[in-house]
Amino acid sequence: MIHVSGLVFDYLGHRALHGVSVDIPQGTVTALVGPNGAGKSTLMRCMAGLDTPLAGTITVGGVDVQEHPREVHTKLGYLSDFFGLYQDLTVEQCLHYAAASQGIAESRVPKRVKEVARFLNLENKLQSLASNLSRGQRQRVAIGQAIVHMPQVLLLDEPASGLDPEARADLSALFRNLQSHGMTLVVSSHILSELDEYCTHILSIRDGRVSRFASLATTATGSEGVVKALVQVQLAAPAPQLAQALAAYEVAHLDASGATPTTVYLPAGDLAARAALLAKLTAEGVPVCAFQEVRTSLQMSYGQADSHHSSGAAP
Ligand SMILES: Nc1ncnc2c1ncn2[C@@H]1O[C@H](COP(=O)(O)OP(=O)(O)OP(=O)(O)O)[C@@H](O)[C@H]1O
Repeated sequence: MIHVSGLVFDYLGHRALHGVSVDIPQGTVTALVGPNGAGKSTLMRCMAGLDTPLAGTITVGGVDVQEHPREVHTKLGYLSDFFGLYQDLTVEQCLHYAAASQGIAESRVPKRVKEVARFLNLENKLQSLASNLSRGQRQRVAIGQAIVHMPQVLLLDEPASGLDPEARADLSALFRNLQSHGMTLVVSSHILSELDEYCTHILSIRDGRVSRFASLATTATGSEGVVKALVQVQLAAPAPQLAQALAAYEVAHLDASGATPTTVYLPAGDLAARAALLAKLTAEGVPVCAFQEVRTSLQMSYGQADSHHSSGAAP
């Protein structure tokens, strides 16, 4: 969905990105991580078409960001690490303004503003001035502005900074919800445990270079090009009916005795498919005692990126 190739970006006298290349698949949530000054914000700004690289290309949904920035902006939402809201506007006016500036027809704007406010749980704040909102509410309005035109891609630079644990949890739930609607998200943060809750991929940047891009789920790409995640099913007791219950599924490992977990491939990020599988197993009387996606923790994956980095730096 986002294709970056050989991206080089220079600030005056300083090279921030040294030939970054990465392919971010549709429907994924990528944690963009790396130390301060690694180049994360610069990469996001280039993806959003706000900064012009010295060399390389970026396409979003097949459209070249530099050649057709306006077309890309219809497909993309971006939340900067230092976003601003117009303090004298109400939440409704902020969302209305964003919708209008994204070219949504005036007649459709009020409906869309209501939908976004409902989605972000801001309905009872529509008449509040932006200046009177809490940090978490302001963050939600800013995200609302970024998604008002229903983009396919959402880039969020440090969206959770300054939020309390409850607001962070709300934000995690929101990101999972956006992903379940098919959106592709790239989220930068320094808090790995928080990204771990909802990210499917890690993109680690160090000194302006990609040190790791990997899926956190144990995935495979099927013949139709669909990225699949591996789901582990643990039985509490033997289940002779298991093979029959899974007849319509792509099974990686089947053990009806329950001695080892059975593993099944499902479309990555498709929570409905996961729920349907669990419902099917339960309906067939399969005694499921644990059911989860097989994944590597972000911390572990980031550690691997670090060890690659140190081994790469060794003489
Ligand atoms: N406007 C600028 N002018 C000159 N250099 C800049 C500018 N903005 C960033 N840089 C430099 O480019 C490099 C990458 O910065 P960038 O903001 O992309 O890093 P980052 O990974 O987002 O960092 P952080 O985690 O601290 O937000 C850094 O070395 C930074 O000092």
